[in-house]
Amino acid sequence: MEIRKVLVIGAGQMGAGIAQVAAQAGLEVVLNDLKPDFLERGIATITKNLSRDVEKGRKTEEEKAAVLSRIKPTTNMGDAHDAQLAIEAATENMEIKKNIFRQMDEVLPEGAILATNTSSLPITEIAAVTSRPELVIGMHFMNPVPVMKLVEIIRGLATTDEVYKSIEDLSKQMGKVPVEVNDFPGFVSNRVLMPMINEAIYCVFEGVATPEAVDEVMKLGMNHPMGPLTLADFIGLDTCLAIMEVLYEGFGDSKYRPCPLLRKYVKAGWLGKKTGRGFYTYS
Ligand SMILES: CC(=O)CC(=O)SCCNC(=O)CCNC(=O)[C@H](O)C(C)(C)COP(=O)(O)OP(=O)(O)OC[C@H]1O[C@@H](n2cnc3c(N)ncnc32)[C@H](O)[C@@H]1OP(=O)(O)O
Ligand SMILES: NC(=O)C1=CN([C@@H]2O[C@H](COP(=O)(O)OP(=O)(O)OC[C@H]3O[C@@H](n4cnc5c(N)ncnc54)[C@H](OP(=O)(O)O)[C@@H]3O)[C@@H](O)[C@H]2O)C=CC1
Repeated sequence: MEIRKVLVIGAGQMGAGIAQVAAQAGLEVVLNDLKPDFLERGIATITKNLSRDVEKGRKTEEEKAAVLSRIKPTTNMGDAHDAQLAIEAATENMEIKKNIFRQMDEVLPEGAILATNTSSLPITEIAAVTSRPELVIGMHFMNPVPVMKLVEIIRGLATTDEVYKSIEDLSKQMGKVPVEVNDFPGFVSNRVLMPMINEAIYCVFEGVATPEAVDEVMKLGMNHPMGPLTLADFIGLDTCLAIMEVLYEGFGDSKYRPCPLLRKYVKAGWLGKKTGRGFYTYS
């Protein structure tokens, strides 16, 4: 099946990025969020990224306008009634995702693929709330989406080979490198990354070092492009905590217990860059 029109749910940092790369790949995009101001924020981010591409000579003004014209922001999911694919990128919470998948299952036509950009939640459990689990798949982009090459693709128990192949081909069409992994908590990316970030938070919590010192060690000592606490702020501390909870519950192993300082920051509303404060402050 040729994918020409895609519904993207959630216009946050991931949804906006996914909408941008899908439109750049020539797809018609319906971008859905709960409130018009979230949609406006998402479109503003995409416009800023495209303007940077024009300034750097990577795109013309006409190409920028063409990409933007392919993205339709809407609070009405029904606008995607004729889409061949949906990619859900809402908050990392199982109940929210299940509700969205129930709705998408009603709105999208028979045969349409339902993908989730979840960082850690079981694809099989999400698929089970739909009438088409064989058409449900994990399509996990990395942040920032326009820059990062990887898409981790995760099959649910019932996902067909044909659906896998469609998503693999589409990832390549979007300029990404797909890697297949199995459906286990956190997949590969966050099973490896998030315990490192959690451990970095423990270093601050236990007074081993300041956030700045922890980040310098990992940047200068291990050649990481960002220190783990800067990266945690960039991902969003709510998302980091949600992923640690999934690992902790999913494996039942105490090595995945979320650091109390991470919980405290999330309770305080210090969610990182997106709220202006996390381990660092942002203007
Ligand atoms: C949680 C999950 O489930 C999975 C995840 O996504 S985990 C997070 C994975 N991501 C990472 O680990 C990112 C680690 N950080 C990096 O790779 C780099 O710091 C970075 C690419 C974000 C920025 O790179 P940098 O060299 O430090 O800064 P900078 O020179 O400003 O940016 C490099 C390029 O990326 C672009 N860029 C940076 N941030 C961007 C953003 N948020 N959106 C779009 N483009 C961005 C810049 O425009 C720049 O491109 P050009 O110079 O070609 O125009
Ligand atoms: N941050 C990251 O680095 C990465 C995140 N992910 C995953 O991507 C997903 C989104 O994360 P991210 O973009 O960072 O999160 P954000 O908080 O930036 O964005 C989530 C967006 O989804 C909206 N939303 C929540 N519920 C619904 C709903 N029912 N219908 C439509 N929109 C809804 C939110 O609105 P509101 O603000 O009202 O809640 C918000 O605008 C998560 O599953 C996350 O785990 C994957 C890879 C990397």
